[in-house]
Amino acid sequence: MAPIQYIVEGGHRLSGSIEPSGNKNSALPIIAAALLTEHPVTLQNVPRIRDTETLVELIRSVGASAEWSSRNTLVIHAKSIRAADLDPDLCVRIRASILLAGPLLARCGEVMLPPPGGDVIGRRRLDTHVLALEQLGAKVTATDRLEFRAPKLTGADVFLDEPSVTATENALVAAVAADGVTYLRNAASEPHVQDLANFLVALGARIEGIGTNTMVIHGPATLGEATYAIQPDHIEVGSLIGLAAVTRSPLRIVRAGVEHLRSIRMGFERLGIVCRVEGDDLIVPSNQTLKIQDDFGGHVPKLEDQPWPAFPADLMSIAIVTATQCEGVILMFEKMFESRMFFVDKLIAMGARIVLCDPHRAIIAGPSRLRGASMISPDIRAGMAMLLAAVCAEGTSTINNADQIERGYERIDERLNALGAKIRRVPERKG
Ligand SMILES: CC(=O)N[C@H]1[C@@H](OP(=O)(O)OP(=O)(O)OC[C@H]2O[C@@H](n3ccc(=O)[nH]c3=O)[C@H](O)[C@@H]2O)O[C@H](CO)[C@@H](O)[C@@H]1O
Ligand SMILES: C=C(OP(=O)(O)O)C(=O)O
Repeated sequence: MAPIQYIVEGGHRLSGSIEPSGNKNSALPIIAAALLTEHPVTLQNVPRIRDTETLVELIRSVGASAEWSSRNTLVIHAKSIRAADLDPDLCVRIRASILLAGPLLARCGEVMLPPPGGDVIGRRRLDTHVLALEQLGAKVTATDRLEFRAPKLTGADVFLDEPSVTATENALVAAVAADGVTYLRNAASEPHVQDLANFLVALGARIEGIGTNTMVIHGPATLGEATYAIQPDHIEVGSLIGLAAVTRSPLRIVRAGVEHLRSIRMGFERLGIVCRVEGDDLIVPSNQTLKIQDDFGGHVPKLEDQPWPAFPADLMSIAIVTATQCEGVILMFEKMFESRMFFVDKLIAMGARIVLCDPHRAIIAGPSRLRGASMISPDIRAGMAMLLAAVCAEGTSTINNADQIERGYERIDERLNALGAKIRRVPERKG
């Protein structure tokens, strides 16, 4: 497949309404979890992005049928599946291939998983997955692939060594099929973890504590069929808030899922960007102060990511670009990933005033005028952050490897062009 390039003419104001796609990080575990039931599952509001398409190929390869009945509706029927060897080339394309471990183990008693891929944003450990599935009764062998075997899964009192999102999801799915009660402690509680849990409940699972750090799962559940709509992507909403702010544009983000936006709105408020809620829509007015809020006593403020419900790691790159357009100084502290901040080099070349203190911390002094540049998108969120920078910069920018952006954001060029952006995708889209 030819690499994708975005050619962006910066400096245009945007306006209008935009609806976020369904949450990528919900859709992935939910598509994988659809393998748990022998009955058909209809998933609505599925983002039609590279990651979901790849996972669909993977579930087909183990015998499930998966058909798109409309652009964003996916019908999956895993009547009978086999723990076939998964294609390493597909697995390495996405981090979410690891999410097949829980469902395949539960359904087939074994799974051989080639190494997963995903964003190259630092070391991505799998230890928590192993820890959780072992405690539910799996024997794990690690060679050039991970092999999980469990003729029988048994409920257990599991304490995760860290609130890993995908490990929580794997453990949750396995616990639904396990015999007896499982306590999942120190669990991640991100909106996508909640979405998965609600989907499992719709299938017939009994789960208490959804949205908290301790879930209690009563297994084994008798699962049926379900129709389930994926919730809006809060990370996309955050990306759109940043986009509106850096282009000083009024935007209405419709059906934004406002109940999950508190920490995100708080983070942007620290940058002097205040949004308004109207029903389930989020309004980003154009008359923002874009003034970084000092801490009491005039001290330099800090924006840091943490597990949910705090400010999400996947919005740090967006927040960094946004801060370059705000007046004042702020420390950005990315606690989770070691390589996510390296893309700031490009922003510096565009004219941003940023000191990268170490792999986890950057100081941003704004505002600065950005100039168009040629860049390569290293991961989904840095790619989207570069797109924000390009849209607000003077002149033309080229973003190479925009494939990364399209792993996570559906038809983002078209949707932003509808708001007034000037993004040309090379090659042009077909259909
Ligand atoms: C498919 C999917 O859903 N991917 C998301 C998922 O990845 P994923 O599930 O792979 O990420 P994890 O939650 O396992 O952890 C991400 C990183 O953060 C570190 N860590 C985690 C918890 C903690 O309390 N302290 C800490 O330092 C881990 O060691 C790891 O290096 O969650 C990440 C963290 O929200 C997101 O960036 C990814 O978009
Ligand atoms: C890091 C991300 O994705 P993945 O875990 O799939 O690489 C992301 O969604 O920002």
